[in-house]
Formats: sequence, structure tokens, C-alpha cells
Amino acid sequence: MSQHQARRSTRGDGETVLSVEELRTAFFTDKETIYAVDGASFDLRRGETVGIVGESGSGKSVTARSIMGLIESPGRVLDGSSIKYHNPETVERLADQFAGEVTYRDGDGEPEGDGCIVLDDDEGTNGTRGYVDLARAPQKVVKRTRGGDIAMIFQDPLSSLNPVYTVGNQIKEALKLHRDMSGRSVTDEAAELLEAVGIPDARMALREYPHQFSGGQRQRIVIAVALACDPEVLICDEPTTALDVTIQAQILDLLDDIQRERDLGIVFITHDMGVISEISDRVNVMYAGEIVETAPAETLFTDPAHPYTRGLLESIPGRNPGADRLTTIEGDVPTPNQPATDCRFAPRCPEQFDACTQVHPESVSVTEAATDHTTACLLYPDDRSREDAVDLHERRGRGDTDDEANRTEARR
Ligand SMILES: Nc1ncnc2c1ncn2[C@@H]1O[C@H](COP(=O)(O)OP(=O)(O)OP(=O)(O)O)[C@@H](O)[C@H]1O
Ligand code: NI
Repeated sequence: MSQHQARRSTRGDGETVLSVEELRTAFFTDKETIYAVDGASFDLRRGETVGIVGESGSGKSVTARSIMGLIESPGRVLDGSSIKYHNPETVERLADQFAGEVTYRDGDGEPEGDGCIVLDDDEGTNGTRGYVDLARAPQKVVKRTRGGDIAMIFQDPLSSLNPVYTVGNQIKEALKLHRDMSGRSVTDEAAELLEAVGIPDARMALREYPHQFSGGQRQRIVIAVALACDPEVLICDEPTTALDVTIQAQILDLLDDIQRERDLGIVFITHDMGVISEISDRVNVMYAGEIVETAPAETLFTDPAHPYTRGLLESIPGRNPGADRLTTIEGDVPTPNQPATDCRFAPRCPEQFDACTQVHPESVSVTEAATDHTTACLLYPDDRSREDAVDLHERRGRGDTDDEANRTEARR
């Protein structure tokens, strides 16, 4: 275990700020329907980094864009999906602005109306006053959280920066818009932000244009623009993939520092298992639109459960000293063009058996005791017979939840 991981293991005890539940996002193209995200669930706590890892096409970016309200036609977040944002100040602010969207619920019960802003009847018992469900929220509501509450950074920093404006202008614009600042204090704050992300000669840099900076510096500038909006959640979609290893490590360190200072919740997306192990507290492994394994980062690397995760780990260079070349999993991620009725990994799986082509694996605890480690594979729970395990998945798939011993609470 690296020092980095040791430091991380104590993190993420804050309250849940974002919970994604049964997220389904599909693209209705002329040719077919693509179920790009097909029932993904995970939580993010304040101060915690949750990683999403998987091969190209597994649905990572569509998950991120769904949270940001950036899915465009022919794509749509399907009914039944929830993206609950819990930040109390935001929920309160939105409830004031959009009174027509407010609905009430009793404690943890179901909301009584279909408004996207759900408030507790008896407020304040456990500190949360409810949530706004971004999956059901109209664009006018989502727009009020995008950037200011939940910010996103992408692989290519140039796609988020405007080439014709100075760096200073872009940071100041964000400060004016989201923090209501003006006058000289804006310039001072902009310079401070640039310094905070490690840009030298910040005052001078404010007057320069994006193309005058290197790739790594541009990504720092994008991070400064995101921070100018003072977000609670930062979604990073492959932010270091285009950078060389040294610069990549510096950006990861920067994100770590910023997170500590601001108690940020970070969703970090990458196809690089090495990067995910460096940065995450918890990891979600995604395959063909589904989260096939969730575990604390350390557990995922020492004790992977799903055959797909094991395959990904074997493909990390240097992890198999005996192997003389890179092991990769044969075959490609299938395009999920119908709702899952079987295991989408079965055709590539070394442990595939008959039921895998007939039963859809649901998310279950790896063993009955391992409540923070779940996987969607018919081989689990590990401590049941194969028939018993398959039977559990079948019953779960039918919505039969009387199985006390193994509930999805494991997702935490
Ligand atoms: N606008 C779109 N129209 C149709 N299909 C789309 C659209 N955007 C994404 N998809 C499909 O959704 C699936 C998931 O794509 P996504 O971009 O989320 O993958 P990813 O895991 O981010 O991969 P990568 O590592 O390559 O970025 C893919 O099959 C992709 O072709
Ligand atoms: Ni992507």
C-alpha cells in the first residue's frame, strides 16, 4: 500500500452529498436504443473520492453527464432514475426559488407529490432537510446546480476554456456569476485562485490566453475556474489522461490538496487502474452500463471479486512480474442495445457457467459479512452454494426483497 492510500483510508466520513440510484440513461438512435447506463447506483460523501473505472464505452462519461444534466437528444435519463443532491443550503435555496417543485415526505418515507425538491416534514432530526432529485428536475433547476454546486472537468482542458478570452476574464466571469463578487476583489480572488492551483506569476497569468499555457497548466486553470464557483462536488472525467505521467501526478496531488482544504466530494473517472488506486477512497467498476463491483479502494485491489475486475487488475503493467507481456481481457465491451437479461460479461468471462446466459446478476454482498463490498456476479455471495446464489439473483431481479440477509444496503 502506498502512503497515499494509507492517508486516504481515514477519509470520507462526511455526510452523503450525492446519491445516484438506479440511474438509467439511453440513446434512442434511428438504428437502435443504446442503454448506455443501465441501473447504476452509488453514493458520494463530503471529502471523499469515489472512482469509476472501466474500459472504453462502459458508460462512465454518460454517468457523469447525466449527473450534470448534460444529456441531449436522442439521449434521455429514464424514469425511475434518481440523482439525489443533499447539500442543505442548496436544497433550501432551490426550495425558495422553485416553490412549485417542492414536495414533502414523512421522515424516510416516499414523497407525497412528484416535485423534484423533496423536503422532510419534521426537519432537522438528522441534519438533512431533504434533497433535490436532479434526474427528475427540469432544466431550469438543474442549471442552478451546474457549475456552482456540482462542477465538472474534462480530459481536454481546451474544451472548457474559451480561446478568445484571457484566463483572468474566465475566472472573474465565474466569480461574478456564482459568487456575486465585483470590483477589485474579483481580480484579487482570481489571482489567489490561480496561485492556489499552482500557476506561477498569477497576476501576469490573468492577462494571458489559454493557448499560452502548457497542457498541464491549462488543466490547472480549468480547476481554478471550477473552484471559482465554490462547488461541493467535483466530477473529473479523465482529467489527466492526455498528460504525461509527471504532470499527471502533479494534478492528482493538486486535486488531493484542494479536496482536503474544501472538503470536496470528488467523482473521479478513468480507465486507468493505477490512477484509480492512487486517488480513490471507494471504487465502482463499470461494465456495459452497469456497476459490476463496488468496494473500498484497498479491498478492491487486494481482494477483487468480479472476474472483470480481476481481469482489469491483471492488465496493470508490472503487477504480474512473471508475465512477459501485458495481459488484457480478450474481446470488447458490447454495446448494450437492450435491457440486460443475462450477464453482459459472460462472453468474455473465464468463469462463465450455464446460468450466466440466462440470469441477470444483481448487486449482492460478496459475503454476507462484507457489507461494504458488493458485486453483480452469479458466483456471489461467496458463502452460498451456487444454486442458492443464482436463486438469490433471480429473486432480486423479480423485485423480491424478502431476503433479510443480503440487502442492497451494502452499497452504503
Ligand atoms: N450521443 C450519443 N449517442 C449515441 N450513443 C452514445 C452517445 N454518447 C454515448 N453513447 C454510447 O454510450 C455508451 C457509453 O459511452 P461513454 O462515453 O459513457 O463511455 P466511457 O465509459 O466514458 O468510455 P471512454 O473511456 O471511451 O470515454 C457507448 O456505447 C457510446 O457509444
Ligand atoms: Ni468517457
